[in-house]
Amino acid sequence: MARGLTVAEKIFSRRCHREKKAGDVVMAPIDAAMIHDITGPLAITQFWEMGGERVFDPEKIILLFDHQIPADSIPAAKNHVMMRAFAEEQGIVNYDLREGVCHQVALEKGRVAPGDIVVGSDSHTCMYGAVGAFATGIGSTDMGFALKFGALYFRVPESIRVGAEGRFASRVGPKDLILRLTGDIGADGATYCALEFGGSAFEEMDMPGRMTCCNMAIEMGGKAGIVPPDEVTRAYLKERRSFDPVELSPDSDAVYLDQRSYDVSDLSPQVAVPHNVDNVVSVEEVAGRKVDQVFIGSCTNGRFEDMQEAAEVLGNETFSDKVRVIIIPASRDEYLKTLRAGLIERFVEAGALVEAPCCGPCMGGAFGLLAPGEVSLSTSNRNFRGRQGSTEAEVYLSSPATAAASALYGEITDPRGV
Ligand SMILES: CC(C)[C@H](C(=O)O)[C@@H](O)C(=O)O
Ligand code: SF4
Repeated sequence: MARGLTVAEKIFSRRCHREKKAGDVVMAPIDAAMIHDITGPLAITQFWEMGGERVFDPEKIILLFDHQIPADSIPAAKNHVMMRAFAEEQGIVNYDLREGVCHQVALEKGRVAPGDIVVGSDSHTCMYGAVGAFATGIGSTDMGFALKFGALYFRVPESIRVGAEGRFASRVGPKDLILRLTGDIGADGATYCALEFGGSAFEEMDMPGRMTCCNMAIEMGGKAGIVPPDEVTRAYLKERRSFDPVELSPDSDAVYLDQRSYDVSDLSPQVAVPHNVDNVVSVEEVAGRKVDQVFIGSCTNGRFEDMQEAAEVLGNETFSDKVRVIIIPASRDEYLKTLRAGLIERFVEAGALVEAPCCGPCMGGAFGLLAPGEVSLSTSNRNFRGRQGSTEAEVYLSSPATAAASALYGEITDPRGV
């Protein structure tokens, strides 16, 4: 029986030149493939093992350094050397050593357009759904194949529609919504589904907020998170690249696996408590918990708008001297905006360690590790045991507003009262 299409189905139908529906297995062309300093070397090795030689299109490959930059070990430094040699030999132009967290850089440099199919050897590649692309993380073997052939097998996913209406209260925002959704759907509740976001709260949401929401689709097992492109998308991309004005709104008779709706006006600040990202409570339930470290940054919440939100909560105060406050704008552009707005000076004056763009303590891969028994509050996206250092440490996740308020008092704090 004929029925309408979801956004994900529309993207696959468009790129495969015939109608595709959930469950269809397709060999789809890849519009961009992103690799970084941790998984890139594995993907490149796979590429060589498959007979390698030339990548399918050097302009469609994005190669970035973020997890361990500057190198924090000799193996990391060797990975960088290998990646640089590969970029030079293959003529990869979208390659930069200094720009920052891969997902932020891929979007701000205009590497992704609405309706694209994009893969990355990193699970948070789903963030590019913020510009209306179907973007997903893949393993290094698949990436080796994608680098060589510029195409990959996909099973077109079922979609879950997430509608949000209303206006966020002051100091509540997209991170609180996506944490709430993760708590409700569960860490595996959207496995292999596309999370399709819509409704007036998403229409009014700025691009940074859409990025935060799409970024966390994988935390529910999602294959992708997508906001259909609209005026906000076009305004964001206008200064970055040319693109087709594709119409990707879902059909009114599209079929979904599940539909959920939220009124964000009643939403309170949300916190994911150790050790699972779907262990989400309203901030009042954990207020007062002492924290040793606060991290404001990452691909989830390291943009200028996040820095502004943190600075607003900070005002002219000083961070608690009981807390290591680490602030890392996600990219060089975001750093410069933060710098020019005078916020870096304010953060440093208030006692924060402000670092150059990179993943930082998010994954516990470089610096900012926690000792056994320490507690961290982080604006990133994962709080699994051992994520930021010791397996006996605890990681809580929140918005930048909650993180800044907590850094002020040295304990988890409701930002609405600050
Ligand atoms: C290192 C990389 C494979 C990993 C990911 O895929 O997400 C990392 O970025 C993370 O956030 O855990
Ligand atoms: S900032 Fe964190 S979540 Fe994002 S890519 Fe880096 S390690 Fe992964």
